[in-house]
Amino acid sequence: MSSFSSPFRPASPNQPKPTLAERLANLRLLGRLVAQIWRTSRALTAASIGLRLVRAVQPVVMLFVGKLIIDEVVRLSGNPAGEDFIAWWQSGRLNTIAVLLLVEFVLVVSGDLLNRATSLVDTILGELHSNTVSMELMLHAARLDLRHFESAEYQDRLERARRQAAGRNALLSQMFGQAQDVITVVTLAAGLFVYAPWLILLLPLSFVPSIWGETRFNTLSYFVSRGRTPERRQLEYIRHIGANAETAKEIKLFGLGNYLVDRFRTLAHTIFLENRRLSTDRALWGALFSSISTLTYYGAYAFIVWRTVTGAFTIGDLAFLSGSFLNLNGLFQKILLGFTQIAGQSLYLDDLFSFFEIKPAIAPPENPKPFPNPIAQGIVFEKVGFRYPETDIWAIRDLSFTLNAGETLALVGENGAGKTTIVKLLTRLYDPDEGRISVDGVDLREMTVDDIHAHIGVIFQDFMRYSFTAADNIGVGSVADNEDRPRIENAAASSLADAVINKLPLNYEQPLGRLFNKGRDLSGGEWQKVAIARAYMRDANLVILDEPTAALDAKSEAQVFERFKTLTVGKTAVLISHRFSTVRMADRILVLEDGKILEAGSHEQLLALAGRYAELFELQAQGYR
Ligand SMILES: Nc1ncnc2c1ncn2[C@@H]1O[C@H](COP(=O)(O)OP(=O)(O)OP(=O)(O)O)[C@@H](O)[C@H]1O
Repeated sequence: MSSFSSPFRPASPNQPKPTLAERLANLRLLGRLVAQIWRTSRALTAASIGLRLVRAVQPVVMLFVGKLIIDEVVRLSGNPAGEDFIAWWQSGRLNTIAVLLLVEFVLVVSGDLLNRATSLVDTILGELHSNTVSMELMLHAARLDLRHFESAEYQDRLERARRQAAGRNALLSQMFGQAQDVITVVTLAAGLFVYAPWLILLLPLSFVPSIWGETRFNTLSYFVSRGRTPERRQLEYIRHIGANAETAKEIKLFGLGNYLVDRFRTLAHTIFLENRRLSTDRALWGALFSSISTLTYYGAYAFIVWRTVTGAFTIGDLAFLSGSFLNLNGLFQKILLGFTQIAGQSLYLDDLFSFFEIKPAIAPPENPKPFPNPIAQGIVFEKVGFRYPETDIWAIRDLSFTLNAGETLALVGENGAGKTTIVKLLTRLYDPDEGRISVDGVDLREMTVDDIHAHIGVIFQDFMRYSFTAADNIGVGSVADNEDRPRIENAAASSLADAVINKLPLNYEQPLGRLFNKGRDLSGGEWQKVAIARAYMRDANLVILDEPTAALDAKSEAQVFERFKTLTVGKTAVLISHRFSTVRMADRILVLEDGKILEAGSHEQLLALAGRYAELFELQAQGYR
């Protein structure tokens, strides 16, 4: 499974952790994130950056104005002019302080406005971005192969990527905030440097231990979280089946409520213990490091106080310097922690972007040939062999047969004989490991998957029950014709779904399923008729029904297939059914066993052969006598 490899992505917590270099290399993903954000909305991204630039220089300006105010107050109080405000004002001695107070006021008000504007822009941008990522994820997932969806590892990765789609918005604000803080630090440090250069040297002492701690705990929690993806998916699954309309019946009747809660509790408890230990360690170390940082600050403060007492600094300088130092100390920590957090987050980004890097294994040919339309000769399986990924057993092997153009072929055989597998190969959901499948002599591998699918109408036994309206449930069979009501009604008539839909209060506009408001559930057989209508939506010249009729009553199934026979005249068709009354309608029948053809022929020929088919037919017929 080469498509699952990544520079470093241990699947379990026991595998090696990334080195610092690898983690830094991962920072390149931030570039991809910014590009994605920029694509989402250029105007909002630019606004967010611009607002932050203005906010960045505000702290130093505020502190400096504060210093000027204090110095002015000290100056004025050293030379008082009585208690009469009018006299003070008229003397003009309050002019400077009044201007300074006004400037400070404007700074505070604009600071607040800028803060609100930035968070507004970030919120809107974040939501847009999260929608963009979700859509890109769905589009990419739709392009991947069925084998990906049938693999637990892929589903783990999809789950992790999906979590990132919504969870990484904070990263955007954090990155931009980081740039803002860096500018603020530069301006504050410049001010501090002018007065007391060596104070800057004290700063690292206060933040280095915290940084170390944070980096360590961020990495640890990422690996705990990623190592637990399978368990988290299981938890999600238990939560889902525990409270769900589809499962409620069986859960109640089997009394599975407590059983599921117990399973949930056991699983959740393991994860809880791990997280609790991590959080406790983080809190304890965090407390220690923050005490070190406070101690450094007060050391510097004591020194500035001493220099002020001895007259080297003014009171205003004292306020400015201690304010700058405090701000710088906090900002340095914030920036460095921000960097480690961003580096930590970029590990998660890897989950998202590496998902986009999974390439479909079923590659399109360089110069694709068109799917023969109409099929003139037929479809040929030549010594086809196939094993499902990660299994050693051949689901089918050495399988050769021809499906002639215009013929209806039935596949019969016991459970697991390989019937559905043949359909999956025929529709190129998988490519065979051995042999070839060709349509009118052209190998399926020489055509694009989209082209193949466009010419085949197929309904599987585990067809979808969309919680959409009845019309949309049929319309999805050919999305291009989703609005074509006559066509939808025609398809419904062909599959006998029309009678079902006409009984519904809202007819074709009736939402189906129990998920949403006004939704109406259908019986199993009724759902099947609706699903089969989907196959009739497209003008396919190969129609496949893989046992979607199992829930139909005997009369309905007979009617559905009679229709099927009439409607597929001249078309090539494959049908899979366990009911011999249906199977016998086919022009030819293949009897499969363990992925091989045991017998082939028409119903009459197979009965005359007195082999397995005759035996199974007799068995079923006896049941009805
Ligand atoms: N996704 C899968 N991964 C691994 N093995 C699979 C997968 N799907 C089917 N198989 C195996 O491949 C073999 C053929 O399965 P297939 O679904 O083709 O049988 P079938 O004849 O359609 O059976 P049924 O009548 O029960 O629908 C079985 O042994 C089955 O266990």
